[in-house]
Amino acid sequence: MMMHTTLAQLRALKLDGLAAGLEEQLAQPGLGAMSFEERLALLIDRETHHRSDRKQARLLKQAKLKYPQAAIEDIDTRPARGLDRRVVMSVALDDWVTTGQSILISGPTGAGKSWLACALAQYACRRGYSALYQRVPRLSEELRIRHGSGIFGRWLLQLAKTDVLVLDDWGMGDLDSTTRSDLLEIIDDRAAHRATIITSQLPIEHWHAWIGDATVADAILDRLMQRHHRFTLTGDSLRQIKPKTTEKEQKTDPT
Ligand SMILES: Nc1ncnc2c1ncn2[C@@H]1O[C@H](COP(=O)(O)OP(=O)(O)OP(=O)(O)O)[C@@H](O)[C@H]1O
Repeated sequence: MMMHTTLAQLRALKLDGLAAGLEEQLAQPGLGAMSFEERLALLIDRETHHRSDRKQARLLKQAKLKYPQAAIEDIDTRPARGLDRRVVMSVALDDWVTTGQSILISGPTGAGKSWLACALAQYACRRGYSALYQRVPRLSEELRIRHGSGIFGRWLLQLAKTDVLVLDDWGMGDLDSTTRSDLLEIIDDRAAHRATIITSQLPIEHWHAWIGDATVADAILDRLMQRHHRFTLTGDSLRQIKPKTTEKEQKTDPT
């Protein structure tokens, strides 16, 4: 009965990890062999992990990644893709987030640019950083709505605090002058202290022309290039590649 009250109190205090750990300890027959300090250390450890898992889940949900399941551990580095696993891993494990670096990913359609961007952002979330995925072709519409409803400033502030911003499909369609200057605001707020990942079918050498206004283009690209990593993906679209058949499927396939 006493434990029942204690468990309810722990849950009311939102110490769910500790409560679950305590329940597990009570169900273990060998409990008496452990000292009070050992049991307490295990309970605190359980609560710490529970909080970190909850934080990760919240960060991932808020990131709204196109491919939330993309994980750097699963990156396909077949030679035709132009990706070196060691380089990807060294970037992912490096301090690119805290030092506000840019990761610029280019390559043809279906090469896996968005997937790679999401995998890097997902890993950042797993390390406790916040992220947000945004498709650039949708940006002008979203900016128009935010300007219209008077929340643009607040949104900009929120964006500036986000550790990793993924700008997907950069270089598609035309940029109007409002979006162009808003993009400069967004990138200027991040320069040198918040990380940005950009994916584009357009080779980086063409970005200046796509932005259109030479002064704004210089300003945006100068900020993005300050400290950056480039990945140039190659090969056929992964959308056309059939999933590998399993050994069992091959054996049972009558053709
Ligand atoms: N490493 C990977 N492992 C598993 N699937 C992948 C991987 N990379 C890409 N894919 C799959 O390949 C397809 C295309 O990937 P993605 O959307 O990232 O391409 P893209 O280069 O961004 O294309 P586009 O330029 O047309 O937007 C998706 O279905 C994605 O799930």
